[in-house]
Amino acid sequence: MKILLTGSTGQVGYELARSLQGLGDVVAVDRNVMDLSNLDQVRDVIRTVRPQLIVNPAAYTAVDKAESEPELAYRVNAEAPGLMAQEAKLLGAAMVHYSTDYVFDGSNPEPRGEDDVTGPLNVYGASKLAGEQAIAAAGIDHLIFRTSWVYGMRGKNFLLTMMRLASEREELKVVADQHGAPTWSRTIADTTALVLAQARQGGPEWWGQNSGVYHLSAQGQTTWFEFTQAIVEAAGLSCRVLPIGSAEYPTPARRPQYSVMSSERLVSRFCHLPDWKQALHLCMGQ
Ligand SMILES: NC(=O)C1=CN([C@@H]2O[C@H](COP(=O)(O)OP(=O)(O)OC[C@H]3O[C@@H](n4cnc5c(N)ncnc54)[C@H](OP(=O)(O)O)[C@@H]3O)[C@@H](O)[C@H]2O)C=CC1
Ligand SMILES: Cc1cn([C@H]2C[C@H](O)[C@@H](COP(=O)(O)OP(=O)(O)O[C@H]3O[C@@H](C)C(=O)[C@@H](O)[C@H]3O)O2)c(=O)[nH]c1=O
Ligand SMILES: [Mg+2]
Repeated sequence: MKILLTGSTGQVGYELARSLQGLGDVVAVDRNVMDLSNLDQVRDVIRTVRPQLIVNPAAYTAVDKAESEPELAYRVNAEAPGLMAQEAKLLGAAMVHYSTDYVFDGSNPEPRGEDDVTGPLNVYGASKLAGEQAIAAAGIDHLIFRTSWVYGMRGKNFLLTMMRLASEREELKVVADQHGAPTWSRTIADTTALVLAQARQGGPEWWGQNSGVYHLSAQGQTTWFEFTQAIVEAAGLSCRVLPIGSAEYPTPARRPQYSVMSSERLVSRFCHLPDWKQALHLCMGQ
């Protein structure tokens, strides 16, 4: 199987480049080869590569910056994935795509299911939701994995930011009123590969039965404040971590207060997902 993998320089894309190896011939492209803000280039690359599967972890992920660059965020997160899906349809290919807990408004403190009502609070979340809808509308075989609070030992993420800040400062103030599930980039990639291996085993009916949206986050829940405490402790750093309210940490983009997602659909159909703290310790080499 020929697999076109985008965003191979990103957190999830980097891990996918390894995890997908056993599944087929992976053609990994980065921004230099396929810039998602250039729709003609997206079409040309797909028509040249002619994949049987497109795996698209590339995205505009700068949540605050998106507020002042909505057009670019929508082009990369919605129009480009929509075009990929249309091209996949012409090729008879399937598509794997990633989305976010920020499609939810976070107003009630109950884990969200895949069919629960969405209501993004910021441009990033809205652009990601539009991407999901564009893929679903194309009517192709697809998997959309909504994940959350992605971290890993490389790339730009909250874990590395907090390790740096905690080593520079004596005290960190971190919001304690936003709840979610930090998810290791490797968990996302390995789970994707496992599900795709099941798809391969499942034969022609598999996609018809299993296409759709799945929540793919580590189990359990926490806050950015508690996540930071766990990071600082696991790293053996001595920085004090203090809880604050979101109002004390103003940002251009609004963020949901409670965006925990239930991964029950994925777990019951496909495979186990680790607890967020266990995965954090594994990631940090403990
Ligand atoms: N990061 C997070 O906390 C979360 C992410 N997600 C979703 O998971 C998926 C993977 O995210 P993650 O790996 O963490 O993201 P990263 O920010 O780590 O990586 C994003 C990737 O997209 C690429 N990219 C951005 N803009 C373009 C463009 N115009 N053309 C081509 N490539 C581009 C980046 O390339 P370059 O290196 O050149 O910038 C990079 O490879 C995304 O769909 C994201 O929305 C969901 C929940 C949480
Ligand atoms: C650096 C820092 C951040 N914060 C707050 C700001 C914010 O409310 C919260 C999270 O910070 P960040 O801006 O790093 O996280 P953010 O970019 O909002 O992370 C999101 O990224 C996108 C791509 C997703 O899809 C989401 O699932 C989620 O992971 O922590 C503090 O309270 N203290 C600090 O020192
Ligand atoms: Mg961010």
